[in-house]
Amino acid sequence: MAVHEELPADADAAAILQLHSIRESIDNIDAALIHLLAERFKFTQSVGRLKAAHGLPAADPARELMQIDRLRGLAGEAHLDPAFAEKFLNFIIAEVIHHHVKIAGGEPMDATRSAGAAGVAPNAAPRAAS
Ligand SMILES: O=C(O)C(=O)C[C@]1(C(=O)O)C=C[C@@H](O)C=C1
Repeated sequence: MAVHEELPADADAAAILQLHSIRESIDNIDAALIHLLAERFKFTQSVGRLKAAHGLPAADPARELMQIDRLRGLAGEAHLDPAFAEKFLNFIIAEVIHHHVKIAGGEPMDATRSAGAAGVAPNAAPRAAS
């Protein structure tokens, strides 16, 4: 799919060069995020198989609360909005729980549950922090 940039023809050449250079770093970071997520999902698939084999529940809300607390702290230190970090983690965990339930051969979870990741629809796009 060939998609072309939409930049004004009369844009400052130095600014465009700088934009391209910054975008290279953004692209590298996006690629790293995809690889990190792929690795995380490999591990959580193992957890899902382990849980299914031993009849353990797909979701562990206490573990989720600890992760949220930890990641909110890390986010604050890194000057990232802790609320966004929490939403992002909940979005990922909701997808993981969805996988766990599928591995265990169960029905999809009730996405209307309000607490933690179980209340996040796994296939909905996360909203950016405002
Ligand atoms: O640690 C677990 O028990 C997992 O299943 C992994 C994980 C996660 O993605 O971090 C997912 C679901 C649980 O509710 C808690 C954590």
